[in-house]
Amino acid sequence: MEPVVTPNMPDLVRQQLAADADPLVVKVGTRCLAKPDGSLDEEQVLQIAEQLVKIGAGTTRHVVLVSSGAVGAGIGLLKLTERPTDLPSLQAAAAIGQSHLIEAYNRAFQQHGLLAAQVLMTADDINDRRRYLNLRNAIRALFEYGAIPIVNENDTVRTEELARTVGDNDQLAAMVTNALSAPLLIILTDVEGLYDGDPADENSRVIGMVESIDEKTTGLAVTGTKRGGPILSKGGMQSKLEAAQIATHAGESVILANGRRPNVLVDLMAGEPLGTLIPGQGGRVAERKRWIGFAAQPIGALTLDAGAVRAVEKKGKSLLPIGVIAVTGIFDKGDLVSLIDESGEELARGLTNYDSTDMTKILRQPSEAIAGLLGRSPYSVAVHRNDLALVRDPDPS
Ligand SMILES: Nc1ncnc2c1ncn2[C@@H]1O[C@H](COP(=O)(O)OP(=O)(O)O)[C@@H](O)[C@H]1O
Ligand SMILES: N[C@@H](CCC(=O)OP(=O)(O)O)C(=O)O
Repeated sequence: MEPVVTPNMPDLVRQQLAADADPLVVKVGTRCLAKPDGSLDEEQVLQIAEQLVKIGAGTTRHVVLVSSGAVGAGIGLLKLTERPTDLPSLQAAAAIGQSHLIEAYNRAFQQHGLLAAQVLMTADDINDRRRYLNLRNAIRALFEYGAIPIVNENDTVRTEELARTVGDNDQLAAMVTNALSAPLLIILTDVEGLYDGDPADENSRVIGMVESIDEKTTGLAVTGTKRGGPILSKGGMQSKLEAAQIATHAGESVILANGRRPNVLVDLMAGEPLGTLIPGQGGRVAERKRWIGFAAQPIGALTLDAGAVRAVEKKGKSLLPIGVIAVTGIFDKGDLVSLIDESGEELARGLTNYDSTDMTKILRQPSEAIAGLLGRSPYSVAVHRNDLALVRDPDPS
């Protein structure tokens, strides 16, 4: 089997990546910001802010900071002995912790004459294209003012039971990276990067570069690491790899590194081979297709026969109704749907030209039959190529 482990990249490549990293997105995990008792490690906040200033945040480089730590800080302030499990208590802890967290960042950036800006987001802000674009514009306006956007999920209004949560801040950071077409996302946690085993084992080694994330890579994320479970944090290494997939599929690069290592951001921006680099896959994906493929959530699915899968995935064609063999879910015209193959694997996402009722009537039918079946034929294709984004790694065969 091909090894996923490769030696560190030449520094020149890292240096180029760092030089191109404008805007730069930096995500800081709870483990990087919390003291063992959960309380906010203000010294860490100062360190992160100082490094961001050193690498040009707010002056010569546009930087977005995605910061976790609200729930952890809230737990610390409330002196709770463990992370609450029910949603209202978690939301309350987040609300208490977030104000403390942003105050700490404000104080830290003010020392350097810079303004911090709180940006709280929910999944709906990403799903709805207008809100998504507005958010992007607001962040760009903050750049113009030389302020540092500090993003976190708006935990207090999220409704996990309705599955309208972003997931965690790793994924949120990847979505922000894609929305801004930021060439580099740095994810900081409390370990040096992705290890080839449990980071608590002394034989485990940091992987310098992961060429592309496959099952073998995701299999490296240990859930029951001997370092202790995620008491304050949420994502874990698995979610960092999922986030890296979102960003690298859009063509942006990701580095996983240790936020507690002194000067880590400064050193990374000097091209030092720290942490794990996951380079962008293929060319950079067009902005609209990033939203279709990796930001918004599909609300239904179309199953494609093998010919349609080939046409969409290999030949760059639109999806015709004749290649659709099943419709799942209830959706309207213009909604985002998953395109799945007969084994149920998702290969693409796209905006449908027909609602689920009409799609059910025209599936497996040639486009010329649409008028007879529906009494009108506004579109010959089910999903147009321009409204479609591929989401899985192409099969090399
Ligand atoms: N293969 C691995 N390599 C590195 N870290 C791993 C691996 N598997 C699991 N982990 C765990 O992932 C943790 C980081 O994820 P997480 O708890 O979400 O941190 P954060 O709160 O900083 O986002 C590390 O502390 C480490 O224990
Ligand atoms: N919004 C939550 C972050 C949850 C989360 O993703 O945590 P982490 O895995 O530490 O990045 C908070 O601020 O505590």
